[in-house]
Amino acid sequence: MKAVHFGAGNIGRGFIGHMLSASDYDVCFVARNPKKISMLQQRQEYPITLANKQQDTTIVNNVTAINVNEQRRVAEEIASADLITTAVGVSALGDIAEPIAKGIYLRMKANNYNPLHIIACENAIGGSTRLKKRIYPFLDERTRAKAERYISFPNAAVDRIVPAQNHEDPLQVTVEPFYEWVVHRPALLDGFKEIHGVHYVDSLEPYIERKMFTVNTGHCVAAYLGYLAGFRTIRQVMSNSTLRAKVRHVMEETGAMLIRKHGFDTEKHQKYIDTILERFANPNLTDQVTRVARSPLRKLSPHDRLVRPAMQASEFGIAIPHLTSAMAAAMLFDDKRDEEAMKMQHIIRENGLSSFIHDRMGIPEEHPVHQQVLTRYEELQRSKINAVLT
Ligand SMILES: NC(=O)C1=CN([C@@H]2O[C@H](COP(=O)(O)OP(=O)(O)OC[C@H]3O[C@@H](n4cnc5c(N)ncnc54)[C@H](O)[C@@H]3O)[C@@H](O)[C@H]2O)C=CC1
Ligand SMILES: O=P(O)(O)OC[C@H]1O[C@](O)(CO)[C@@H](O)[C@@H]1O
Repeated sequence: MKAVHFGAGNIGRGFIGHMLSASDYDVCFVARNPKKISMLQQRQEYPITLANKQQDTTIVNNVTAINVNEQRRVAEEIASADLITTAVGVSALGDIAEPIAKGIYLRMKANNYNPLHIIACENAIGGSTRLKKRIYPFLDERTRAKAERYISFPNAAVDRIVPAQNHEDPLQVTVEPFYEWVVHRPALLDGFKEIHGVHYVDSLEPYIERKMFTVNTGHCVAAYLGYLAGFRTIRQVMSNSTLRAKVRHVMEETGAMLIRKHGFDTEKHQKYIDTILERFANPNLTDQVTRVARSPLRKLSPHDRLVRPAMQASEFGIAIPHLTSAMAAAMLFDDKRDEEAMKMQHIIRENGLSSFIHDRMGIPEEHPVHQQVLTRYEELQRSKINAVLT
């Protein structure tokens, strides 16, 4: 069976490529970095190291790569693939839509009616559905009708912390031992080759919301608070008891919403939070605050890890003082190397806070969360480090 994976980055190599190869898929990465592409073509394998005490290392094999700009080759790979996965970043899904559409066209022209599954492995709710919406405009009506029958886009949740890499071997990737990949089972077509270790579920929403609004919310909160307090790594943030408690409080606020909405067992959810705090604090993993905080406009958008749980909690009447503080901290993220951070600061300067909260975060002025975020922003801005560390 053949899998085509877009994005040979941290999650691509450190999680998805590994899982697919271990399930006997031949994996072809569609990538951008010429050096990595040529190394993958030559070696057809790479090492993956677990961030545990022993630094256990295994070899991922049966892999190769092609350049995303080689349009004909990419289309040919898609035309004969059984599975397409992506880990390019949700904002880049639009960039890979046309190459995928060209492959689908070629596939249908060649009368290949074997089932094809396309799974976006991004930090987003409904990532595969979003990708489908980007691909379809590039298909003619006939190909689209065939795609509706033979191609499915199961949504998924992926969870594994894979920081930026710093190895002599550019292909080597260090990953945390924990992983969870959940796929929406009803979207699977007959003939799908199961991926070992994936959890197939009938209803994805509780899983993706639990993951996004606990792991991703907590992680970015650690990053935004840590940034204001002057820390460099997530491990340093988690070693500070005040900040660790603040991260926990935010996860407890989103947790109260998740328990209410999805009926999770309170005790089990508390344990889930504890496990995640331990994962963030992993002494064998070095993860930069700026990586986890990256792209604040996306992270503050209406359906992402901060605003969406805040609005849902508010609907249930759950108080969210820590979450609104964290949202304010995110709005103060001003790392010069982060394009979105710079754009956000420009928008706030030009249009003002209130309009940013309304236009970019989708929180109407009359909504109580709007005022809470404003107030917390002003407090934090007055005394950045003091307000964060007390
Ligand atoms: N790193 C992590 O811990 C986790 C990341 N994710 C998600 O996985 C996705 C990827 O994240 P990372 O691997 O951390 O980022 P990354 O930056 O390491 O990898 C992204 C890769 O996609 C490639 N890419 C971008 N546009 C492309 C295009 N048009 N064609 C081909 N390749 C393209 C980049 O060159 C890069 O190698 C994101 O959506 C992220 O939210 C999800 C869970 C955990
Ligand atoms: O990839 P994003 O959405 O920018 O989030 C930053 C990082 O924090 C995490 O969400 C938490 O593990 C990772 O999945 C991710 O790489």
